[in-house]
Amino acid sequence: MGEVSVDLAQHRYTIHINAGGINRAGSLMNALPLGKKALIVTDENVGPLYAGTLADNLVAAGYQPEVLTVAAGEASKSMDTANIVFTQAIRMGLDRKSAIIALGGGVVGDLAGFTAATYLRGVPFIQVPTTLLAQVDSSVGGKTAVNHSLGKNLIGCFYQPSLVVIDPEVLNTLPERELKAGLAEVVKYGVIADRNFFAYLAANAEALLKRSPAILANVIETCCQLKAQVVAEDERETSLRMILNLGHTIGHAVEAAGGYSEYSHGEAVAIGMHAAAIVSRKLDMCAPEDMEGLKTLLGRLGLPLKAPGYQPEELMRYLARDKKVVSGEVSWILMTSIGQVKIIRGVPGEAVMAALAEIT
Ligand SMILES: NC(=O)c1ccc[n+]([C@@H]2O[C@H](COP(=O)([O-])OP(=O)(O)OC[C@H]3O[C@@H](n4cnc5c(N)ncnc54)[C@H](O)[C@@H]3O)[C@@H](O)[C@H]2O)c1
Ligand SMILES: O=C(O)C(=O)C[C@@H](O)[C@H](O)[C@H](O)COP(=O)(O)O
Ligand SMILES: [Zn+2]
Repeated sequence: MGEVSVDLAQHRYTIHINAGGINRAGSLMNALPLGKKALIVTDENVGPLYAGTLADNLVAAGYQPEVLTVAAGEASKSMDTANIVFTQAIRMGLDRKSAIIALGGGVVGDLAGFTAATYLRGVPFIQVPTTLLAQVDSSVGGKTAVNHSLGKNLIGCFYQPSLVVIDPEVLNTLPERELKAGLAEVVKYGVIADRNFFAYLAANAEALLKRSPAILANVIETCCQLKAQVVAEDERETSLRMILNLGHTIGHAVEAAGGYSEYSHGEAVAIGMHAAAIVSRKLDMCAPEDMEGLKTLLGRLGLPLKAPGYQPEELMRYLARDKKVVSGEVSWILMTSIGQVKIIRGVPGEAVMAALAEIT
């Protein structure tokens, strides 16, 4: 199947997309300058399904892996859980050539990436993403983080993986709600960068929900390519990379206000993209049919558009702590048409409040 290269100024790595790819992880790792010890970080849902297969494959390739299983869910993106990973790494005697491997969704990826970046000031990091969301987005680009009670992803660093191994077959066991959550980030790529891709998603919405292997593989590869291009141009999110945050300004506020349990990340991003489209309309930046097109596709994919019962004022308080705030001003990612967005500062508070009122 596919290979996507991520070419950064200081670092280059390959994303391998192959059905059954989990069984090739060891041989792919053998092409890297790694020590024999490796720590696989996974969660309590993914571990029983795939950790044994991955560990056996690594043993066959000459590695000595150990598996650490954390609780499933956003609560594991915490300093407490990071500390459990550090303790295991120290107990195992991982050195600067030993890999930390994330086997799981975005939660495990962000957590394991953060520990790989900071343990011994950085050890090799490998992503084996098992949710659609992680395969199309979080395993690529090197954003790692844990949450703080005052906001999402507030503690973290940029730390690129050395290798990404994507096996679309593992999506067969993914719960339907998680599949849909991943589709929210997929739609994001169409809106920010590729009108034709958006049209392809609309034409194949039912096939995606039915997990057509061919369509899913194509979607995963396209998203990885689009993300790799953006990250190669602006690894540290000084400008262009902010577009990957479409829907996240309000999405992260919704996630945090719901205690990271009511809406998953992908669902909150769908609500946030809808809100961003409303703001774009209020500023007359996009046509009504662009906003309607986005709403329709998100709806067809079974994603939420609103967070009823949430308080606009509370969401506003979370917005003030967004990472894109500079000198008290949020940078908004707003749609000018499907396939094109702009980074806008100084959006009037009334337009934001009006959008928040519409989605709550
Ligand atoms: N670093 C980035 O660039 C980036 C990008 C997007 C999202 N994120 C982060 O990713 C997180 C969300 O990731 P997610 O949506 O993957 O959630 P997740 O990691 O919580 O996984 C969702 C659920 O699916 C289960 N699961 C995973 N793979 C499975 C499989 N193959 N079969 C059965 N069950 C499986 C998990 O155990 C979990 O219960 C958020 O914390 C978000 O902030 C990071
Ligand atoms: O890779 C990026 O850049 C992104 O913004 C991808 C997002 O989908 C992802 O949710 C990311 O973790 C958000 O980052 P943050 O900087 O807003 O915390
Ligand atoms: Zn996201």
